[in-house]
Parts: sequence; structure tokens; C-alpha cells
Amino acid sequence: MSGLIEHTLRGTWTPSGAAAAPLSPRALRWLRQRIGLAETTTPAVPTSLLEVPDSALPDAAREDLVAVLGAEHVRTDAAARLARAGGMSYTDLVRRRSAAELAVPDAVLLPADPEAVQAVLEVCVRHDVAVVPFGGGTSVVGGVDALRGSKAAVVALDLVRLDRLVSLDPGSRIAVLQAGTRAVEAESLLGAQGFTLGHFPQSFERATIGGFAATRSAGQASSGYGRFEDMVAGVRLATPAGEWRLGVAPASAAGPDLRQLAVGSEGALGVITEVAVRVRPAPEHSRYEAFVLDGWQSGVDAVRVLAQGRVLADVTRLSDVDETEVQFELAGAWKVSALRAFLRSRGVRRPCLLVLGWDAASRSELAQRRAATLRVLRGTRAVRLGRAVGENWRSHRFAGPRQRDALLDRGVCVETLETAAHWSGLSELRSAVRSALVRSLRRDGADPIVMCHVSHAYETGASLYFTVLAARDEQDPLGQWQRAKRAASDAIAGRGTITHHHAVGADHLPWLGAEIGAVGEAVLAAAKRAVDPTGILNPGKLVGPAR
Ligand SMILES: Cc1cc2nc3c(=O)[nH]c(=O)nc-3n(C[C@H](O)[C@H](O)[C@H](O)COP(=O)(O)OP(=O)(O)OC[C@H]3O[C@@H](n4cnc5c(N)ncnc54)[C@H](O)[C@@H]3O)c2cc1C
Repeated sequence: MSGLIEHTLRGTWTPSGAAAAPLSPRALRWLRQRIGLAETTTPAVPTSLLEVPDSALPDAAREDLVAVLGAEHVRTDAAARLARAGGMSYTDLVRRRSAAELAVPDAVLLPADPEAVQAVLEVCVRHDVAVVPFGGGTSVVGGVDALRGSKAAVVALDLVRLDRLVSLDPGSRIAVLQAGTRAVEAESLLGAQGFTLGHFPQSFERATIGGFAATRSAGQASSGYGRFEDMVAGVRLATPAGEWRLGVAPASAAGPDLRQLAVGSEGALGVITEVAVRVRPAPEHSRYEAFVLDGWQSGVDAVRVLAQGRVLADVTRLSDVDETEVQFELAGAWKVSALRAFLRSRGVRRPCLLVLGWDAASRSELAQRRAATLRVLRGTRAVRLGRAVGENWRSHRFAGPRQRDALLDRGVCVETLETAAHWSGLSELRSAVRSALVRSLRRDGADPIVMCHVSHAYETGASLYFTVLAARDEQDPLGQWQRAKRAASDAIAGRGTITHHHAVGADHLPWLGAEIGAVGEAVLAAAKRAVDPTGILNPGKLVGPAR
């Protein structure tokens, strides 16, 4: 299990940066040849070169905030503000690497409990100061960008001190966690009492419980444990209109489920201070295995059959041909040519890796569930690769963000985006996004690598997660990705959702209307007016207008 990384570290995922997951010379050679990468290194610029404007927080607002929180918890120094300036997307990292302009908050507020959060909102309403709730700061959609909208000042409301397990009801299997509790801490607090949340996104080492709820996050084991919104039994929210508590029973017919307004509210409708989550007994046994399907469509058909047969493994992850190739090549340690020869001997020409992982309370439960999955898989011509490859995936499941640092250092434009669609439109959506990305990132005759996987499957459809590797345009690195992202988002609109689990933030806002319609946008705006009449909460995110 990974350790805790200081959430104020921005610019790289771990303090050691690229050294945490260096690229092997073989992998580097292969990449250079595939995407036309120059032989340069592009290290990050020192933090001292980043520009931090003077704080625009009015003195009167500062005094009132200090009266509520104490002077040490109202930070206006450059280091504290810089540490909450933006999230962890590729463009966030490139901005820091190239000393481009950052949206820096005017102050950082550090309340210790829900009452202090409520009191802070009251002060901010009085002084008309914008508030950006800040959890782990791992947003990849501009969700924590310090946008001020029409306000003269903006503060980052950092929930790091709300880090307690408030209660655990083992009979009902409900734990109440404060919103700033990081996933790693939550797992360890729950684990000490024999429970798990089972939520393991790739940002596990840094993201928080409140952030998961605010963004409708999905973890790698979502097929077994559900998406984060499936885990939320109740929410406590501070809003400018007063405190709001939701979720008194496991199910209710008392009108629409208003918990779902809080879940996915992205800091625009309130600050989540506590989340009641459904927990499960910590598994005693687990097993990861890998299989290979021949070609994307056979892989997708196999995952669909598993989902509709309701025998999905807890982790079910299908990589397309390109992602499988990259995993084989970058893994270095695997004997790639021997593996390819073996697969050819089994008639597999276009390998697509399928990783399956099961968690269970007992050996017999594990055996039963695995047997049920494999029985259905048998009809799909999947070739079994065995446990070593599956366990290798598991041991590297949080390596992606570390490897991204190494790729950034080598001049690679590396970013991800995600969507979802019903089974009937999934392959068309994948082709459309793929073509848009390849077209917009083609440079000097070299195509980018565009990889895709399915990691969240449902009876009615699945998510698609794209990873792009291209030679970075050093003259205009931000524009290069922004154009590609726009092309991909245009290709998604009308075919799938603009986001399956990364949320809307600022970046997806221009495409939200196409998905929820003008009436949907009006409903969101009306909800915002009800809880946040002066519009101080997270301007420019989720509820229009876009920045
Ligand atoms: C390398 C990497 C991998 C990732 N992998 C995944 C993945 O596998 N699955 C996935 O779902 N996501 C993933 N993400 C996206 C991100 O981690 C999730 O959106 C996560 O839920 C954000 O949690 P956080 O605590 O970091 O929130 P932040 O980034 O701090 O905030 C996200 C949004 O929620 C709001 N917010 C935060 N806390 C609160 C609160 N208490 N009350 C109200 N609003 C709040 C913020 O204002 C912002 O709009 C990944 C991101 C990175 C950088």
C-alpha cells in the first residue's frame, strides 16, 4: 500500500519526481522512435521563478477570518498560496515547468471542523470573497483553479485539518469520515477496525474523501465496490444558506434523492465537511490474473458478457492494442518477444490485455467468484496469461502519476481523458476520439500514441480512458494540448458523456450544456442560487458561465 504524500507538493507527484519511476534506456529508445522525440531533457523550473501576485484579500476580510480561525490558519504567504494554485493535470504541471501564469489564491484558509467551515463561509459572504474548496488538489479539470469570477478576491479553503474518523457503525456498515481525510488515511483508519472502503483511484495517495464525493469519483475496483456515489450514505454540507445534512435512511421515496445534488457538486453548491460512507469487511484474500483477447472488439465483447452476466471481477480492466503494446514495452522486465511468440502460437495477433482482480473474505468465496467469472469468460476465447502479469499490474497500480513525471522530464506531452457510453455506441466513440486526438497531435509526420482502456463496466455500457503520448511542442505546450482536448471533447459531445469520473470543473464546462440541455443547466443554476445566492462558491466550475 502506498504512503501519504504531502498535498502541498505541486508540480510533481512525489518529492523525488522523475526519479520515482525512471524510464529504462530501452523504453526511452522505443518512445523516441515511436513518437519522434528529440534527445533533450526538460526539467521543471525552480519554484522561485513562479510569479505570485500580491494578495488582494481586503484587510477587513482578513481580520474577520483571523477572528474565526486564528492568525496561523489564515495564510497569505507566497509559499502557502502557490501550494494551492491549481490541480494536477498535464497543463497544471506544464504551467509550473515553464513558469507560465498561475491562478494563485489570495489566501489559504485552514479550518479545523465543520463549524469553522460554516463560519468561514459567513465571513466570505459578508466580504464577497470567492471560495475554492481544496481537498487533495488532484483535480485534472481545473476544479481547484483559483478563479475569482466577479469577485475581487479568492481564497482556497483547504480541508486538510478535517481528517478524523467521526464514527463507525459496524452493524450498519457505515463510517462517517471528515471531508479532508485522505484516502490512504481513511483506509488505514478503517483497516484498524477490520473494514475497507474499497475506493482505489489512481490518485489514491493524495485525494480526499470530500474530493471523491464532490467529483463522483470512480476507483480501480469500481466493478466490485461501486463508484464513490454508490458508497455515500449521507453528506454534511456547509453552504452560505446554512448547514445541510442529507441521508437518514438506506433508501427513501421522499422526493428526489438530494444527496445526489451534493455528490458531484464540485464545491459550487457547498463545502462537504463530513461524508457517511458504506464500508465493507476488509478482504482476507485477493487474486489478480491476466488474460489476452485478440483485438479490441473481442475484448469489449468479453467485458460486456461478464457485466451482463453479473460476474465482473472487482477489478476489470481491458487495454486496447496500443495500450497493451506500451505496457509490454515500458515494463521492460517482461520477456516481450517470448510473450508475443506465445500469443502468436495461440492465434492472438492483436493482443488486448485483460486484468481481473477479486477480493474476498474467504478462500472459498474467492474460488466461487473467480469460477463464476471464468465460466463466462471461457466462451470468449480469452487466453490466460496467469497470475504474474496480473499481480505485476496490481503492484504498479499507482505508478502512473510517477511515470508521468519521468515522461514530462523527457519532453513528452502525456495526458489522459475519459468518457463513457452505452455498449452499442462504445466502439464508435472510441474511434471518433482516437481519430480526433491523432489528427490534432500529429507533428512533423509523427503520430502520437493514443491508448485506451475500459476500467469501469456496467450492464448497459462502459467507460473509456485515453492516454496520449506525443512529442511536446516546446514553443506552445499548453496550446498543443488544449487544441487536442478541444478536438476530443467535440468528438465526445453527442456520443458519450463529457466525463465519466474526472468531473466538470472549469475545463469541461463548455460541453456540459450539450449533455444536460438548457433545462438541466437552469436547474443547476437555480440550485446554486438557493444555496449560494451571492455566488461565492467555486466560480467558473460546474455552473456557468465558463471562464
Ligand atoms: C494522476 C491522477 C490520477 C487520477 N485518477 C483518478 C481515478 O482513478 N479516478 C477518479 O475518479 N479520479 C482520478 N483523478 C482525479 C481526481 O483525483 C479526483 O477527481 C478526486 O476525486 C479529487 O479529489 P481531491 O481530494 O484531490 O479533490 P480536489 O482536487 O481538491 O478537488 C476536486 C473538486 O472538488 C472540490 N472539492 C474538494 N473537496 C471538497 C469538499 N470537501 N467540499 C466541496 N467541494 C470539494 C474542489 O473545489 C474541486 O472542484 C486522478 C487525478 C490525477 C492527478
